[in-house]
Amino acid sequence: MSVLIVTGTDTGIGKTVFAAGLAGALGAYYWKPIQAGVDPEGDKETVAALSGLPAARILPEAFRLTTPASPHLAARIDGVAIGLDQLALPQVDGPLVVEGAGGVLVPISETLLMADLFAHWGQPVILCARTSLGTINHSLLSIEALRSRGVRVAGIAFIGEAHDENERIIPQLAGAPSLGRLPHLDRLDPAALATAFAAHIRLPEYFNDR
Ligand SMILES: Nc1ncnc2c1ncn2[C@@H]1O[C@H](COP(=O)(O)OP(=O)(O)OP(=O)(O)O)[C@@H](O)[C@H]1O
Ligand SMILES: C[C@H](N)[C@H](N)CCCCCC(=O)O
Ligand SMILES: [Mg+2]
Repeated sequence: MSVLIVTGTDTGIGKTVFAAGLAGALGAYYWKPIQAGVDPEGDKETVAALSGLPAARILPEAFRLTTPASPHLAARIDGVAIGLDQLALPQVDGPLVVEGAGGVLVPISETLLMADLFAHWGQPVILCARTSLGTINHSLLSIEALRSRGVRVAGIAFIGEAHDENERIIPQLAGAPSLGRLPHLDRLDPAALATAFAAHIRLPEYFNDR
């Protein structure tokens, strides 16, 4: 089974939209292990609506927490304890796209961060990064934090308006490939996302073979 983890430099950066495009393009399964905040919907409902994938490809969360907050806090509010034991990767008969919650150093408990979970799984990560001012620092910090835990950065996916210099310097300094840039889409539906994803995102060959 092949797994790609989608993370980001921050919450609200566009991970879910990118993951929907990626899972749709690969015909993959999608899993959001820890959902914090479900009003008006969780990320798996968004992916179900945007990816064009059949419902069976959208897996249930391991934790579906009510509060839109850091997972460690949302879990405490709901009276549950998040641990690695409950976060085994689902076994599926195809590629699996996994979306993190927030950025890479977001806590899921008093002692575990999202990046620790990625390291535990031992699977490659795609970092979603905005293109606008401030992204160089956030992107390089995120990549450093991932690598310091032994997590492989398979690529950087930019999201937003074109910024040639940021899109050049971040992959160069990080020594990680750019997968391209998903522009802001005025209309978000499965056809528009699939078209934009195919036009703007370059998936390395090995992604398709995975
Ligand atoms: N390429 C895009 N075009 C248009 N809107 C977008 C795009 N990417 C993200 N958005 C919008 O930006 C908002 C945040 O995006 P998204 O939910 O994908 O972020 P996220 O990184 O998954 O956040 P979270 O940390 O909550 O999982 C959403 O309203 C989404 O529809
Ligand atoms: C609520 C939000 N949409 C995500 N589900 C969780 C984001 C956690 C961010 C924590 C932080 O970095 O301060
Ligand atoms: Mg999301």
